[in-house]
Amino acid sequence: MHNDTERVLLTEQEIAARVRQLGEEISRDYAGKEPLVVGILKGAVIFMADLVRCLSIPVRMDFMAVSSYGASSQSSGVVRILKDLEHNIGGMDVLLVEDIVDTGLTLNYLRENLLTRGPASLKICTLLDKPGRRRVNVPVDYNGFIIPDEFVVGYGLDYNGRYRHLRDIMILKREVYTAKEDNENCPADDGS
Ligand SMILES: O=P(O)(O)OC[C@H]1O[C@H](OP(=O)(O)OP(=O)(O)O)[C@H](O)[C@@H]1O
Ligand code: HPA
Ligand SMILES: [Mg+2]
Repeated sequence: MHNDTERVLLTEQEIAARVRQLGEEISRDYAGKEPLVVGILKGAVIFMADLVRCLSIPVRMDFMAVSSYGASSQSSGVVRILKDLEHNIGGMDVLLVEDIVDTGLTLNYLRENLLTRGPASLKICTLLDKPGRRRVNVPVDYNGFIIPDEFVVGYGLDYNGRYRHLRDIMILKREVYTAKEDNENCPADDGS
């Protein structure tokens, strides 16, 4: 276990088993179709890489990059598109793949944005759902795990760009982010 983490929430093995189940369910639902699987960078990249290899249907892949957390454990509330899709999704079956739905602001923004482009269908798959901090409701079609209101890292999830490579999903020690964020919220002591 990493020093900055409190405890393991989901082991590599638990994640792999659930990703396999999700893959089977998605393959059944999309039988006869060839959906465009859209991963949301960077958090979803590891989940998406595992998920598409558990599918028994053909898919195409594309990515969008958005950011709302920056270097914080709190959403800024403003979602920015850093990279858009390369596909024109008009008439396509689109499956959005996310690592986590927390406040719901990111997925809500993406869903509304993608719906204006006229896909044949749009479904959402998230590995983690943290309902305790939801600010806007988003319909999720496939959900891996419901998790408690803790800041988690690993398996693609980061804090300030770190910990994404960890194989398990772990709860980050509060002191790792509170010390830093408390400092940043303090008024500067030089009077400026
Ligand atoms: O439901 P929400 O409160 O909006 O939070 C979920 C989003 O926040 C994280 O992304 P982040 O903006 O940190 O970018 P990243 O994927 O590059 O880490 C995470 O990967 C989700 O995309
Ligand atoms: O718990 C989290 N961990 C990492 N990134 C996140 N983005 C929203 N919630 C989280
Ligand atoms: Mg992040």
